[in-house]
Amino acid sequence: MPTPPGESGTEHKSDSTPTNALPINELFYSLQGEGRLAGVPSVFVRTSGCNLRCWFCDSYHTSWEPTHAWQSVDDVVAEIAGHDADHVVLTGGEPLIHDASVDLLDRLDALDYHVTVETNGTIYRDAPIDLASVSPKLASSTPTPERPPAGVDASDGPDAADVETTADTEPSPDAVAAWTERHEADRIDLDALATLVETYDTQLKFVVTDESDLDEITDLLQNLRARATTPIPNGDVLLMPEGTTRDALDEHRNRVAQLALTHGFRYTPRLHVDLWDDAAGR
Ligand SMILES: C[S@@+](CC[C@H](N)C(=O)[O-])C[C@H]1O[C@@H](n2cnc3c(N)ncnc32)[C@H](O)[C@@H]1O
Ligand SMILES: Nc1nc2[nH]cc(C(=O)O)c2c(=O)[nH]1
Ligand code: SF4
Ligand SMILES: [Mg+2]
Repeated sequence: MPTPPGESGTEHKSDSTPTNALPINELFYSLQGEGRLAGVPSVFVRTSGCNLRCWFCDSYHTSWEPTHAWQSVDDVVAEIAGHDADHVVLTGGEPLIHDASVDLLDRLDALDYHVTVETNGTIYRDAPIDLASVSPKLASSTPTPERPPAGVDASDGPDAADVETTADTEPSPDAVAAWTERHEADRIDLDALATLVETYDTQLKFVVTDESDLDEITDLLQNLRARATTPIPNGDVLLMPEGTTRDALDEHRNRVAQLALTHGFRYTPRLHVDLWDDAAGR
């Protein structure tokens, strides 16, 4: 069943769950596909559970239908060390909803890993983060009955033919409607964004669905620049095409690249999708 509003989906630990543990959806070795470190071999740690519900979420099984096994931080560190890599990417779901993410980050810092945290920018935590890869969520990410999660068979939706069924269950219309409100209320927290930008080396990575997203990006940057005490150069602003398949990116990437050129922002590919399409664990 989908996680109701107010829950991240990972609250229920069993008695045997280690106290210092994370709900791990997957851990894999791949090339960083997004952002300024695209192409760098990295170990990815994907925690489960999210405080938002983007309709397009490419990690449906960490948000709409969270699945995971609880693993101690010790075990996660040991599994990372089993790969020959000096870069780690902590992602999710939303990794910063979990207290134990800070323990993991402390451990990786002591071992001298370069760690990128992929976050939606609604939560600030004080932790050793080498690159905060912040992806604030625009209005076009909000799920609605007409724009239900992309992991679900949207046979009633306008783009039904384009939506793949990847889940064996789907959120009810009521659950989607409840998340419309909660997602819209929570998706932007200017204080959290400003503190992240001030504290960490940060890239702002916006998922672009169409041209109308650019007005919101420009407004948000103006507000954030007014609030933050450190500068936010356009070079730290990256536009990323929405799409979980090579075919979807083929349709969108040139338009998004052109928008980056027009506005003086950077463009980031989704290298893993270009290389491996929608394969799991890449
Ligand atoms: C699954 S999220 C996990 C981290 C965090 N919750 C966040 O949203 O930044 C990882 C990255 O994938 C991006 N993403 C998710 N679904 C996408 C899609 N359909 N197309 C393009 N980017 C997507 C997010 O914006 C984020 O940059
Ligand atoms: N190769 C690869 N690069 C990525 N960069 C960010 C990812 C994410 O899901 O957060 C991701 C991912 O899932 N795979
Ligand atoms: S914030 Fe990230 S993990 Fe959460 S639903 Fe959106 S893309 Fe998925
Ligand atoms: Mg991904």
